[in-house]
Amino acid sequence: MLDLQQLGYRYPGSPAPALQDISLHIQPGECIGLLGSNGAGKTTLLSLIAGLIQPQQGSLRWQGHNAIGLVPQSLAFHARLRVSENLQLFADLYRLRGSERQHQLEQAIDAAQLESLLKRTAAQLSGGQQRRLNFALGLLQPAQLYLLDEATVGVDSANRQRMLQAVRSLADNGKAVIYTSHYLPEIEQLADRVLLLSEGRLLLDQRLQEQPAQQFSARWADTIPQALVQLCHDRHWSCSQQGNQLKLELSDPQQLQELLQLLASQPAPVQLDYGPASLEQLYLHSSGGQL
Ligand SMILES: Nc1ncnc2c1ncn2[C@@H]1O[C@H](COP(=O)(O)OP(=O)(O)OP(=O)(O)O)[C@@H](O)[C@H]1O
Repeated sequence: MLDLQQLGYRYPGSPAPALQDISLHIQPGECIGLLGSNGAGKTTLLSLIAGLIQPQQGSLRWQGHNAIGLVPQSLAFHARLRVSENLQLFADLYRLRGSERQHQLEQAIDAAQLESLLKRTAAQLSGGQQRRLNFALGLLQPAQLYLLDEATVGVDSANRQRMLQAVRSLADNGKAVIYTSHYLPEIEQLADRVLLLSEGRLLLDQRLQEQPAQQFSARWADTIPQALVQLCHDRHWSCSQQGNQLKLELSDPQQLQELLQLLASQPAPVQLDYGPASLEQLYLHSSGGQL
């Protein structure tokens, strides 16, 4: 759908590039979480994709139609107009007509839960309600790719869940989504692929289902059974011990089988966890501890 090849961008007068050497391919139906600390280049990347700024290096190629729905980080609506008037204005802007117009309006109002706010002017809305209006206006546009820049900042958790559901269903209906947030659980819930930017470079591009490592962790009431420590040592598995807790990264199902076999003959742990490494662990590991 969209190919970025060695994209680079430096703001005029800025000493360092905001983005360099960014290559990626975006496919229909992908929900991509875009992570990075403040100033990492997330908004710049979305602006390049949206065509708001032009790349100075590299190329950006669309296959097919390049219709984009944008939910910008800075609120973009008319403060003096009512919520309903803003929605109608943007529907005009996107040239929506007839049943498509009706459908898009209903969906956007529902996704942002705006029914009870339609008559208020945008200026009269709270911060979180304004964020929801901003979200609805971006979703209103029929598009192949949606770019959402910190779309849920300041929104309460019930409304945020509704918004995340709406974003997820865009991807489930074959639209591509790029979603930035500093809130990792949100990305973990939503995204099937994660990009991590650091100082303008793409540090990580990972599908979440393909995370290779599984995290095994067990804690005992008194001490870690020596036989277990010995097994890790003999097999050269890298494990870490903290007090009565043992943590291991497993890359092979066979390892888990061996571990469990041994565990069955040892004192039972008081706590046992096994599962994919969390996004937070992955993020901390890739970014060298920067959140
Ligand atoms: N209009 C501008 N003029 C000059 N430099 C800019 C401009 N906008 C952004 N930058 C710089 O480009 C770099 C990337 O900024 P960008 O806004 O893309 O980061 P971000 O990852 O979106 O950050 P945040 O999480 O704070 O929103 C930063 O160093 C920033 O200072």
